[in-house]
Amino acid sequence: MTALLQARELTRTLPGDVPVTLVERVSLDIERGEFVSIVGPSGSGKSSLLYLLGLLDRPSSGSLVLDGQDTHDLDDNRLADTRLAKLGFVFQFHFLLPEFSLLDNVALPMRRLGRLKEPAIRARAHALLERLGLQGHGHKRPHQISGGQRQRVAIARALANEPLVILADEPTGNLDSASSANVRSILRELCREQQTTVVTVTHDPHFAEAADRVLTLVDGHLQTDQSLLD
Ligand SMILES: Nc1ncnc2c1ncn2[C@@H]1O[C@H](COP(=O)(O)OP(=O)(O)OP(=O)(O)O)[C@@H](O)[C@H]1O
Repeated sequence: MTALLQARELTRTLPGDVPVTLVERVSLDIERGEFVSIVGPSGSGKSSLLYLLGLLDRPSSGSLVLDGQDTHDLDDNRLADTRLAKLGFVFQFHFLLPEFSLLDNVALPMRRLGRLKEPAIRARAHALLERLGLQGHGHKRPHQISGGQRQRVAIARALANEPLVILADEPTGNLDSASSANVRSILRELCREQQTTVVTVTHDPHFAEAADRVLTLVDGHLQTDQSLLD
């Protein structure tokens, strides 16, 4: 079976008088339903690799195939459509829209994708908030809930269009330890129960312990690719 994400010799170099190489010749396959944790020292290129895998940045060379589609062939609009339909993102900062209700924040990606009608969108947004333990909060604004709750809304939003992959960059970087454990177990469950692939970049050692696989980056190179499954 073909892997969901296939990276071959991915390299990202920032041009300039002194070019800076962020990621160098990284090759890896990520399968459906895998929970992958990318670790490594600060500045080793973890976020840069996640941005490439999440189609938020384009490689300088190398190839990336997502769900059988060579992403090199996609222009910027189709790349954005692919991100919206197939990928979900969770960042260290929640990036919820402050003037929107939690329900509307979760509904936004569905409205943009335009596959569902409004009643179905609202019903799904309600169901996602409930699933993330936020039933009864849909009418609130982001500033009216806690940081841990905001991050759960961000996860609900990331799930809105039933993504194949959730990419999370330091998703617990701003949270206390109890909220971190909660977010970690939610992502872990999603992966187990729904076969959603989860790729996280994290300094949190608990994430690596919970992962199926740990990728270690050093100076932009994939140093180790370790499966933690039996
Ligand atoms: N736009 C940029 N211009 C110049 N250098 C950059 C730029 N973006 C990233 N870098 C550098 O590239 C390297 C990789 O950055 P990246 O953020 O991917 O690392 P990281 O492993 O995620 O770091 P951290 O753990 O600190 O978040 C770092 O040395 C960083 O300073």
